[in-house]
Amino acid sequence: MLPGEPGLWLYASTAALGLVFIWLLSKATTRRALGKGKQLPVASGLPLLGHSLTLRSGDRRLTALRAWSTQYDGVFGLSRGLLGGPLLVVLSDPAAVHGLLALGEDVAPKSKRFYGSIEEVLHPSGPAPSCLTATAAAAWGPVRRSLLHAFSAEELREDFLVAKAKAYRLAALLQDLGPGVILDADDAGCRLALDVLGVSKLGYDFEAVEATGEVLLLRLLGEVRQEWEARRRRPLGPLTGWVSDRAAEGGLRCRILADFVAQELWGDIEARGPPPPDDTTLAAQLVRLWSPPAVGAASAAPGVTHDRAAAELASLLMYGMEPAGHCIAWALHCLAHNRAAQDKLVAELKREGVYDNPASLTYDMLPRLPYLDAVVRETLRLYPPCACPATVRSLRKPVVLGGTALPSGAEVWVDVWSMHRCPRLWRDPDRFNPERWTDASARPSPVPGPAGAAAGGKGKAGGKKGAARGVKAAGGDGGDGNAAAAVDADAAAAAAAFDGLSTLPTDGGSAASAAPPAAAVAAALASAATTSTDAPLCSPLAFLPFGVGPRCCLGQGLALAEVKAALAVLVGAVAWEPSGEPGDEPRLAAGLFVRPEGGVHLLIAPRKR
Ligand code: HEM
Repeated sequence: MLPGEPGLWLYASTAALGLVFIWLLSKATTRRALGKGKQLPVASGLPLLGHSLTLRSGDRRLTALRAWSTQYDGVFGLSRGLLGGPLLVVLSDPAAVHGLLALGEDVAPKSKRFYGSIEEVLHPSGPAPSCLTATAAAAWGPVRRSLLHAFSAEELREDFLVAKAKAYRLAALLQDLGPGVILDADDAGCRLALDVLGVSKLGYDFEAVEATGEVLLLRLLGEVRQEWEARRRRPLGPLTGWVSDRAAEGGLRCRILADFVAQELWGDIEARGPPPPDDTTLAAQLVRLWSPPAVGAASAAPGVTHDRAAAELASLLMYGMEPAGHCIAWALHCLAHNRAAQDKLVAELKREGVYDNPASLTYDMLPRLPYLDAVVRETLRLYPPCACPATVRSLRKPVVLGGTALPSGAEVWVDVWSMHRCPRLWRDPDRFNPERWTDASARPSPVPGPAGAAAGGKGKAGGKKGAARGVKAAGGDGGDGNAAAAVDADAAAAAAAFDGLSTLPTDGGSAASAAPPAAAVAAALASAATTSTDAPLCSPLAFLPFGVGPRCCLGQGLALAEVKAALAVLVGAVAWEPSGEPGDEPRLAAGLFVRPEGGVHLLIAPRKR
């Protein structure tokens, strides 16, 4: 150093001052962006491990989240410890949840981390997003708009008949078994849901209801779901696959399912050739997306390839089967343990002539069966199959939700389980009480929900594998605005046809259905009582089994149609009672879906007529 030159200490202190200045500036900017929200409470966890141990285990996670949710009024943070990744924010406050799901993709897209992990098990050969897992609108928008046609009111009318026919088949098998038989209602529900999805949407009868032994595809889907759950429990993720036999075995199952879907199922769909113009089933819409030149339809959605079609099929199988199957099982469980509710449902079926003349039951009759509707809602409230984590978003910007400032970079879980069982929102929240949905005086007026189901054709492929039935054109929507507008215009008609469900978020998948504004939700809820002693009997705005907003469940119309058809037929045909077996009070398993571990074992007895 030359004499007269500033010392090293001067450089160092200038640099340090600069750093302090930048830090203060960034804090000030963040605070401004966070607005006036109060500080996010973060539950205290273990040193280094945070809350990772509690979050790993299924039913313990639901219980813990519910306790924190009560403690922090439905908005709080959790740490996943050193190995865990970004700050985790959990929301069960309805206004905060509606606010989150109404945010655009530039602020709160689906979490790559969470949905990517689903993609890894469904499509192990490499990244291939699906409508469920894609995080950017360019990847899911055109596909969703096209698949919407498979859930039009006309399609649902036929799906209902398929579900009814399959439920009859099951009921006949049960009646043949005679009195005193103990049935695993979860296994039966999943078989039914797989067959309905196969026949009505893919033109492929898996014949799971009729099968006497194990159904390989059901087992495989269960194993792949288990593999996803196991990977979330393994702290070192995929690395474990190299050292653990069990992990390698799980990976193999994922590849077997992916191969079955890509070669057998998709191969069969493709081999049918171009779908007739009036075929709007899921299978036909996927063919149009994947190979438009062959069928002379609209141009392909960008990036849709053979892999993409297979990934799409795999996620539809996974999300289209299990939640609906478990819902049927939980409903039968609740009815078996609430004889008065079961009798009331039978009385409603008798009043409408369905009990004595089951053939008269149609989709258009559903609004005349309000108690059946109430039973389904109450089941979905108590046992939402997609509970938590199921709807997961990443924050790209700081936001204020439910009055609390949430930082950019956080991963946000919507905790539907805690919301559906919150004692401030539901009187006696743990009790199965379908009357809460029929007692009009107990219901606050709902904020208008998103528009209803999709536009489109009729009919579907049906019967045995590959036997396509006549259907009407939807013209594969290659993502152009006109097709999307057509869908929205027809949505209102479809919603009207589903009148009995008008306060459910009935969006069968309108391309960009708006969530009710968070402020309206907050105001509506504030007008209801908010203490556990005078909690409202029912809070429709806090009922979100299918999510809300542009990424809400695409198949909710089908799910409701099939669950209702199944319950009307199965409860009309046989009486359901507790079996007194261990599976009578099923243990909750909460992984990708909330399901009854080990099944739901119920005693059945033919009804005397
Ligand atoms: C009782 C049955 C069902 C329940 C409770 C349910 C629930 C849900 C929920 C909560 C979501 C949102 C997940 C998220 O935010 O990422 C979702 C998404 C989805 N569901 Fe369902 N679902 C059911 C049945 C079905 C059926 C039968 C199908 C199709 C045949 C289906 C297809 C889908 C698809 C494709 C998505 C992704 C939509 C998107 O992100 O754009 N679901 N479901």
